[in-house]
Amino acid sequence: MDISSILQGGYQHPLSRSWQSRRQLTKSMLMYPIFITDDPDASTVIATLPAQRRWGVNKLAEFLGPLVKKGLRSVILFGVPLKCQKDGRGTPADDPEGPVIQAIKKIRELFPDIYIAADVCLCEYTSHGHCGLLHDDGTINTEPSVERLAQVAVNYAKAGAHCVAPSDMMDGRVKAIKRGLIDAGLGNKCTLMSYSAKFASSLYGPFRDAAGSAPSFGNRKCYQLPPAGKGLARRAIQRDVAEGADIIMVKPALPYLDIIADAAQLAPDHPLACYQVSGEYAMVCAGATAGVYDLRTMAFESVDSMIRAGATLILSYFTPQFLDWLDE
Ligand SMILES: NCc1[nH]cc(CCC(=O)O)c1CC(=O)O
Ligand SMILES: [Zn+2]
Ligand SMILES: [Zn+2]
Repeated sequence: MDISSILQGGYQHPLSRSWQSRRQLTKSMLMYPIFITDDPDASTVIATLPAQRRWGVNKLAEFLGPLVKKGLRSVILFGVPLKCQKDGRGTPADDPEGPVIQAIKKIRELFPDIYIAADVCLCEYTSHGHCGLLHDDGTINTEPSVERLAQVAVNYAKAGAHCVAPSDMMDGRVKAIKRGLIDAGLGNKCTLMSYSAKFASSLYGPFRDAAGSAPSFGNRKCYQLPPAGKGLARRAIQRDVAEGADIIMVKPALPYLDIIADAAQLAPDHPLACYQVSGEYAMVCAGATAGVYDLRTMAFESVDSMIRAGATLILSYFTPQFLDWLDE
């Protein structure tokens, strides 16, 4: 055998195998998406999202306490209002008594070291279930949408969110939110993480169940990106960098690894997040249940691919399990 043929000498041992990865998953790279509802005592199973629940603010201590002990560093909050009156402009989104603002305050008080991101969108709070405000003909009315989203983001930041993360996909919202934060004196206190390349994916189904945020008519194809739209995704990433995003996100993750790699090249000086979304999580779980693979091995394989593509921050429903697995 020729000298130049031999690779296997370099990865015979588990430790030498680990040296073959440029970067590995660590606990601080994980951000855990959690659902907060407006029944303060809720702990409700979500049928399509294995092992995840909708939590009420009174349950946050018992839910998050054990995870914080295991090394949880950050969460991203999604509000699920079940009791309130939804309307055309998503008024409940920043209700001071609503689930998101209450949860921000509660988590800051209970766990002062936890980094709190708040998802910013209107679909969970609008009567029509779309992510922005609409014209009479049902199309997106961009200007007032962006204004309203900025207002919501600023109110989350005022309540104590360390990060606001717009997932609505309205044009111009990053700039408007950044301006709003600066004008509120919070420009240097709150991170803006933009869902920059968010695709109109089939993989959001369990989330929409969990959050009750499916649109009541139509779909989101006029604001979320077309799955084959690589060029649009690249433009969206560059646009959001120019508009002042502090963190760029790609969503979903596993079917969009090329976009993660593009983002790493287009925004090399920004943290790069990817969201292993509800449908990806459910798929990985379902495959394991069907005996296709071992859950833990597949979960690591999926996030290793995201890290290899360039992600530095991973939003994942597997976070509680990774906290255990990383200790083993
Ligand atoms: N703006 C809503 C929103 N924010 C995060 C997700 C998806 C997250 C997931 O599937 O885990 C969605 C779904 C959607 O756009 O319909
Ligand atoms: Zn939305
Ligand atoms: Zn959202």
